Amino acid sequence: MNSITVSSLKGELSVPGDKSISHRAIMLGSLANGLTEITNFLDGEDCLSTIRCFKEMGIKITQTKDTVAITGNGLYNLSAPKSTLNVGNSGTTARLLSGILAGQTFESTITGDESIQSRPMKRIIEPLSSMGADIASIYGNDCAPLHIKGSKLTGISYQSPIASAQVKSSILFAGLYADGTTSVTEPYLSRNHSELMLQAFGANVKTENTTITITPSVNELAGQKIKVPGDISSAAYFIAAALIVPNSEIKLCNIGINPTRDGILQICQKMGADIKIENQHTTNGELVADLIVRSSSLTGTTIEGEIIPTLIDEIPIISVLACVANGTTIIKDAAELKVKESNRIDAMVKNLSKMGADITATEDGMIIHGGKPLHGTLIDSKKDHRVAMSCIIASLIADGPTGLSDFSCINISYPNFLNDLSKLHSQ
Ligand SMILES: O=C(O)C1=C[C@@H](OP(=O)(O)O)[C@@H](O)[C@H](O)C1
Ligand SMILES: C=C(OP(=O)(O)O)C(=O)O
Repeated sequence: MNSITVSSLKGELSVPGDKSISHRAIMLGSLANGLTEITNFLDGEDCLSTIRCFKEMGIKITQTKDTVAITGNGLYNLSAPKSTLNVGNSGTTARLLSGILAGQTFESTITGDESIQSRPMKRIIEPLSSMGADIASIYGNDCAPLHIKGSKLTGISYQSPIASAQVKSSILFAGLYADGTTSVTEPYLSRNHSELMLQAFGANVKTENTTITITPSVNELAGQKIKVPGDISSAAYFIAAALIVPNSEIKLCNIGINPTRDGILQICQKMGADIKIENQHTTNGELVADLIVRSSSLTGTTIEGEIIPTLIDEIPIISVLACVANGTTIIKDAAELKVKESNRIDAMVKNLSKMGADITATEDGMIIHGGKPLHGTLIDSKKDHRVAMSCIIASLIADGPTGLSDFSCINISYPNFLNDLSKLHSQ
């Protein structure tokens, strides 16, 4: 059992680079011509899985303390992997890479850990197949391992039933190899990092409302210098911690606040949070800023509809905030949480209930009556990094010690999480 007693959080922190942007920088750098240099790359297990897969396909990628350098050979020069491509725990790698592999001239197999082998892949198998891809779930259960035989692809207009950046990006990346134009329309706009980065690398990508269109051109992608903003999904844990631990004031520097990712800020402000946004600027098309967060008295709210994709990975930590807030918080339209690294509705409801919260699972979200005191207990992370880190933040305001099983999963997105947290409460 661990007991972290915290009276306040103070100081300044730069969180590691954004996971979604780090993945895309490796992928597009590998498909571009020439040198791509990435700074503030997220050195977490998921992004290292992406590096490993592209190295397996002959791409030269070198990592030093500050930079990842990729020597790309253009769209058509990946080589056939000698063995199965292992994406580890990373859904983003599995789905985006499938789109790229669909347009190659070789066969490949993708697999991953137990969690990856149970995540839904039909959502990419169907649209990629309608582009002409030869892609199959090896065990016929619509999950990985996937076998992909590179084929000639044709552009499609796809109406996606879900707002998923992984589905959208998989199709757009396949669209780089297709004859003609490919477009994806989403019910709501999901994170647009692929669109912004494709544009930065020179691709012809346009967005109109929630329809994204890619038209391949004779000009191939050109290597770029990419500065990855701090990950708002990682910053979210410290935003929440500073809001709920009394007498806190922290500054989070260089955080990506792309409007397709900033739902956590909007919801916190709606709940009464004192968050100031300073020093806004743009890097490689991505909006970045410093956030100043002070302890605040929070009120419950309703979270639903088009804001959901902009905060989907932050719902576990938002559920912790809702336990502390006065009044009721209702989270709807978030059934996607059930098919992440774990069933995050189930995992958060079970753990927070065990800590004493009044929280109930619904079909597509949760209902939380806030204001009940939280108590330390034994937490089951379900090997899900976001569940683990959210529960560690809840433990800061719980009485008594909290224990956590399998917290090494935090290495997926934030290997230095505990050190960074201790920096803020030892000031
Ligand atoms: O494209 C991405 O980088 C991601 C998209 C989201 O998944 P979905 O596209 O499945 O919603 C998100 O949950 C995941 O952490 C990263
Ligand atoms: C859902 C997540 O990642 P992925 O889908 O890439 O496994 C996440 O990081 O919360």
